[in-house]
Amino acid sequence: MRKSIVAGNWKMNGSRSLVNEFFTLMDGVNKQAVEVVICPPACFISDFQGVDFALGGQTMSELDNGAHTGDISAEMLLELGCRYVIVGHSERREDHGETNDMVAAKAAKALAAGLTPIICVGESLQTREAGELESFIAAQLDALTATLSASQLAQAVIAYEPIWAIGTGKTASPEQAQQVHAFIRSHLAAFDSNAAASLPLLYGGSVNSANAQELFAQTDIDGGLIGGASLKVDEFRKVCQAAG
Ligand SMILES: O=C[C@H](O)COP(=O)(O)O
Repeated sequence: MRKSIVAGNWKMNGSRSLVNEFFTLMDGVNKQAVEVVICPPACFISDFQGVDFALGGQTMSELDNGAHTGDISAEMLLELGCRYVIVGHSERREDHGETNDMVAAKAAKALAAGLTPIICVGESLQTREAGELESFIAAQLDALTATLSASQLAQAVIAYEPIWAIGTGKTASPEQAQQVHAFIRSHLAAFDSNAAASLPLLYGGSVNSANAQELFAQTDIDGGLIGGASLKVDEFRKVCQAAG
């Protein structure tokens, strides 16, 4: 039985007063049934001390330390109380030129340090319309399997986020999302069938309280990576309840 996970990615949003609103997030959420994670901007992570959900970084360096202005290391995230870290979000790939190999290196570093990476993959509309969806995602996954061992992969989480559905209000239909999730699982099975069967696959892209239940009910969808809807505590609570 795979773990259900709902992770909220605040991106470059939020404030200390928003953090305070989230201390009631888990009221009415079944903690046994769903693992809830909040990934706020790094400067707010320590303000969440004492919450009853998990915390994650939005990115991290593949390096240990040194002269890398603005970067944050796995050890630093751990010291702030994080258990998760998002790596390879399409916004990081686009804004900061993160390549498939860099994303794989970050995932490997996170796992070695004891963080669970939520590794993002997903295609643009142009790639989908060109009929290259599967080869594009396969290349993203192949970089991971070239770097991670099967046992490392089994400890990771993968989030499928079609770029055209992020922040656009255009959600992939449950069938479209399920189809890609099944592809991801079968592609990874060629590398290691146990890891492929056990790792949680999250869907991200305009998930909200109205569409979460149907998406999360799909066979290969084990929860979500939520952007906009994770910024309102009542709305995000409903999304978490839909997974548990
Ligand atoms: O990390 C979260 C995703 O990019 C989804 O964002 P969204 O829910 O605002 O579409």
